Amino acid sequence: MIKKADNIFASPLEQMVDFRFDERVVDVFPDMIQRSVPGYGTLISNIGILTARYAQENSSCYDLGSSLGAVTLSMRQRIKAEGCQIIAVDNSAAMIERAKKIIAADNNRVPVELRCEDINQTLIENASVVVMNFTLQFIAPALRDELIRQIYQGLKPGGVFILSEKLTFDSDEQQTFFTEAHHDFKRANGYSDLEISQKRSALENVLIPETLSTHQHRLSQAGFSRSECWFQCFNFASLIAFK
Ligand SMILES: C[S@@+](CC[C@H](N)C(=O)[O-])C[C@H]1O[C@@H](n2cnc3c(N)ncnc32)[C@H](O)[C@@H]1O
Ligand SMILES: O=C(O)C(=O)C[C@]1(C(=O)O)C=C[C@@H](O)C=C1
Repeated sequence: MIKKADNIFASPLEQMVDFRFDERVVDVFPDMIQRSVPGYGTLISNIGILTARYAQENSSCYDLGSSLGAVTLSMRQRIKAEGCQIIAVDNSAAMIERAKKIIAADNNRVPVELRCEDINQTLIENASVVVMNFTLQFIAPALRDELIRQIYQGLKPGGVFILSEKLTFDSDEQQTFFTEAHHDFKRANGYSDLEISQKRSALENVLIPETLSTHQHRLSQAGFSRSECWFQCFNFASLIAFK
């Protein structure tokens, strides 16, 4: 598949509208996420490696906020346990339509079910691995505790939850350092200052990041016995929580 370049925020926009995962974003998404999230490729491949370790026989692996299915494909490639299925969920019809074609073109024995639904409505059951790769940050903060509780309830003993998020920081010093480093990363990947600032405004009311300790506290309140931050690059991190 040809990777189209993201230039959505390249020209001055007369009116700033909230960021949405619509057709235009779908068209450029692989390029956008690769150039915007430091370590994205490393995260995707290592989520597959972690899944291989924790996927249990005859269980389900969930990819919540699956976009074009990058996590799903990585899990699918690595799962060795017999009788596993992957359930990928996204509430953007445009994402799901495109993901269907991508998954269909991938030859693999592990069945994948793609669902267009709000992950707040998804029944998590018989799960050994649940992944949210940069999706909780788009869920209304008031709904986050309940969603994480539902994930915990739906996991089998020995199951894991992998949570990747953009982070915010308590001290101004840290916040400035990580934000500037992230913007340098974007500039190095060819984004202009205008693109960086317009995308930042478009995400302002939509992507609400939290601190690492807020995430860890929520995981422990939901019942997870332990969580580890297994990856961080600048203000992007990934946690694994154990049931
Ligand atoms: C940053 S993208 C996720 C990237 C993807 N996990 C990956 O690794 O390539 C966030 C995704 O979450 C989806 N999303 C946001 N809110 C959602 C909700 N309430 N229910 C289902 N999907 C949601 C968006 O449509 C979008 O595709
Ligand atoms: O571009 C940014 O600043 C981001 O925060 C990156 C981010 C994300 O973390 O989800 C935001 C929206 C796009 O879907 C891809 C990546």
